[in-house]
Amino acid sequence: MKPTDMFAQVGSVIASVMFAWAMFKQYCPYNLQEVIDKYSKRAFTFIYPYIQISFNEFTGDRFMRSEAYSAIENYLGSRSSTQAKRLKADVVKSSQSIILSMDDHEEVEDEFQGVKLKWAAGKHISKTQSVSFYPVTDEKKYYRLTFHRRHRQLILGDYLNHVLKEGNEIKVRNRQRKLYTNSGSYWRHVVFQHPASFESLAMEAERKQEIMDDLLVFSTAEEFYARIGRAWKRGYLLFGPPGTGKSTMIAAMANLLNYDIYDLELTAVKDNTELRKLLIDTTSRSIIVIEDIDCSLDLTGILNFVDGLWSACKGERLIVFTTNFVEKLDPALIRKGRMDKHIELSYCSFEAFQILAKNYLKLESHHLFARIQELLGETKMTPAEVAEHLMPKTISGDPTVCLESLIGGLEKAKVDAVLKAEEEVKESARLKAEEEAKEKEKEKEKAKAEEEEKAKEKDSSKAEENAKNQVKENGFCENGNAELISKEKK
Ligand SMILES: Nc1ncnc2c1ncn2[C@@H]1O[C@H](COP(=O)(O)OP(=O)(O)OP(=O)(O)O)[C@@H](O)[C@H]1O
Ligand SMILES: [Mg+2]
Repeated sequence: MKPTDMFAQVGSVIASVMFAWAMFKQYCPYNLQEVIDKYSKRAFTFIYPYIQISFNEFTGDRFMRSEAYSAIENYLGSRSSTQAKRLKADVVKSSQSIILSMDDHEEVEDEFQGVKLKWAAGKHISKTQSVSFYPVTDEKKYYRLTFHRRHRQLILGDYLNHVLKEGNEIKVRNRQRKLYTNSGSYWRHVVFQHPASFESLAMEAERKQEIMDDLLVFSTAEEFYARIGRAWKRGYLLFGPPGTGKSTMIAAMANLLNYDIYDLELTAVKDNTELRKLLIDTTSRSIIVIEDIDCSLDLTGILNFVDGLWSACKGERLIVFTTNFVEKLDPALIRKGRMDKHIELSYCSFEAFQILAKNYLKLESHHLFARIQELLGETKMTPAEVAEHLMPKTISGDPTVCLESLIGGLEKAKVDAVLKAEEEVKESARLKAEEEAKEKEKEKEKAKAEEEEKAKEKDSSKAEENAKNQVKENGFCENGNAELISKEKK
């Protein structure tokens, strides 16, 4: 048979089948059609061993985007970019990164515990044309998962949970983070884009690692906290002199965990009700920051507020307090359970300086490092001051100029410290001398007063004596007069 004849025959068979199908649809009773449909589907599933699940983009009447759909979209993102031939791109994080997803009618494969499954993207074109207040889209997108029916248990249980969890985590990683500040009883936010990281934080490596581990363990310990019946919260107290990196560390914490920051200005909060409202409005995966607690409120006020804070916000939260004067705080306030981890940020050590030199000058070593190490051992300088010396000083960016500037600064700080110490000694000697002089003066005055008292006493006893004598003399006179009068009467 010639190929042209064969095509003609196939064509006529198809046309006949289609005609028969159209006639069947037209004239066969609806009930019979349903029965045939049902049994044909059963027969199909009997010979077709795969199960399909569709996840539609929109659910419900109000065009709510399905959370499962967007989680799957995120989950499939990386797989799509390596497997699919046609991809869709979207821009997130203020135009800084591109997120890829597979285009319609593309398929990607996935594997879970040795089981292979297939995801396909598709869309239904809706034929209904309704007039609605809400904008109507005719396209209804979906993802379809196909897997062998013998894996039903595994896929419907563990696998789908895994997809949703990972998808949501990717979503959180890709989201634009926010920095909130309170104004009245509302939060206002701006995009949070702080470049601080633990890597660039000038601090001893061991302590840094300990803090990072603590944070990471906390952020993944949901089950643990649920099991021991504790709210999933952790309080940190960062203390140290100004410019030692407390605020920088908070930004590094937020970047490490991908959390939002709520910067709570307590002095702007009117009352407890307002505070509670603000706290309830914070979202999970966030850090609530209260800076300079020593100057915000009186301590009993803070104590009540901290306990309220713990109970008012639910979900995963870090609460970070900062202060320049830890010794001013009531020990009851900073006890574990309220502020679980205390972190001291202090003056710049040589190890911290090396990190700054690496960040600012791209220097691992330099002949001036030895002198700097010596000076840092002898004097105190905050990382903020050290960093200021390491800022570019010349267009050529010569690091020696910066290091010399730092050495100059450290030497000056050392001299200043000596002068200050001398000044302090002098001042305290002066104060002591003043105190002693005052004491002497007081003693003198006291002695004088005592003398005066004595003199007064003496005078008064003398006066008393005189008075007595007088009385005696007068008494004699009066008696004499009485005698004279009685003599005259006689
Ligand atoms: N440990 C550090 N590592 C890296 N940079 C630091 C460090 N400490 C301070 N700096 C630099 O100094 C600047 C000021 O630091 P930061 O604002 O974090 O200090 P602070 O401890 O919060 O001070 P304050 O008590 O005044 O609020 C930062 O912008 C940062 O560049
Ligand atoms: Mg600060």
